[in-house]
Amino acid sequence: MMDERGKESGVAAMAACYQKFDPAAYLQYNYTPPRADFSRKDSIVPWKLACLHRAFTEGDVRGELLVDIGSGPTLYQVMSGCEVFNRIILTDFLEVNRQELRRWLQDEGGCSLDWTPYLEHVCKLEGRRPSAWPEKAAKLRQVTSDILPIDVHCSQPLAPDILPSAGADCLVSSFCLESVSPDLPAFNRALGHIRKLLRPGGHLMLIGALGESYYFGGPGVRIPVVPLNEAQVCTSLKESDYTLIRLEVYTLPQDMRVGVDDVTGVFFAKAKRD
Ligand SMILES: Nc1ncnc2c1ncn2[C@@H]1O[C@@H](CSCCNC[C@@H]2Cc3ccc([N+](=O)[O-])cc3CN2)[C@@H](O)[C@H]1O
Repeated sequence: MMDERGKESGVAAMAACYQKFDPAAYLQYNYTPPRADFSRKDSIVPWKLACLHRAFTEGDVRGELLVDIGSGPTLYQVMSGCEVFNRIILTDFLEVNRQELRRWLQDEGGCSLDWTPYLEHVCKLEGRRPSAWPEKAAKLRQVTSDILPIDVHCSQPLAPDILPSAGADCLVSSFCLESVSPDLPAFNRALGHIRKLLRPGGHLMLIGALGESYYFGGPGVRIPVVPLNEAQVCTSLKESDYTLIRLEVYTLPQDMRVGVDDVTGVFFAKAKRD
């Protein structure tokens, strides 16, 4: 049984791993072809964008505020949500990632990745011309109000008074919780911590890795991951008092296994806080 000291040392060790995280390398590993190949139906990123588009636009998700938990240096996870919510808060544990996000949002150049193909693809999913991507970029910049520090291992992951007293109307979190937790109990505790940021009746859109035990967050930066399977994801959501609406799973084809991790699948869960 892990005692308080054991919990803290595991979390501290994870935080130490992240000190060498390299946003540019991470984006290169995971958000360029083949994993982000918009000409391939079986590429991972188009699958994730389709899951997010459906989940945000099928009519049951509404409100003012969407919070992205552990944004990392990526924006794809809020490109559908920015058409549904008037306010988005992006969050991450590392300043280097918050800086990467800020560079794109302030449109000051120097971004590590060109998000245009992503914006074009989401425009197509919305039945718009891909050439409408500048309007989508402007919308995302307009609704994103803050880029804030977060620690999902804290019982209060965000600074006090950031959120309305009832909580956010929707949370999205992509590849974060399993990659920052030293073990499954810590993963489950983190799910519980972020649940408190969500209002009753609000939705959680959770994307994560299946079967992953490590990934590279930069050259030689090997970061341990809690290996999850579908059944565990369902159990963890249930034990954290979410109601699962839908779980979708993507299995990586061989050529998507590019040596930057040992992930075997990706899950997309749409859930609700009762
Ligand atoms: N305590 C903390 N609280 C909140 N966030 C924290 C904390 N510690 C670190 N962070 C923050 O969380 C991190 C989020 S990036 C985590 C990467 N996850 C694994 C990676 C992702 C990936 C992507 C795509 C595909 N695919 O198949 O296409 C597979 C995979 C599997 N490998 C990072 O931003 C860190 O800065």
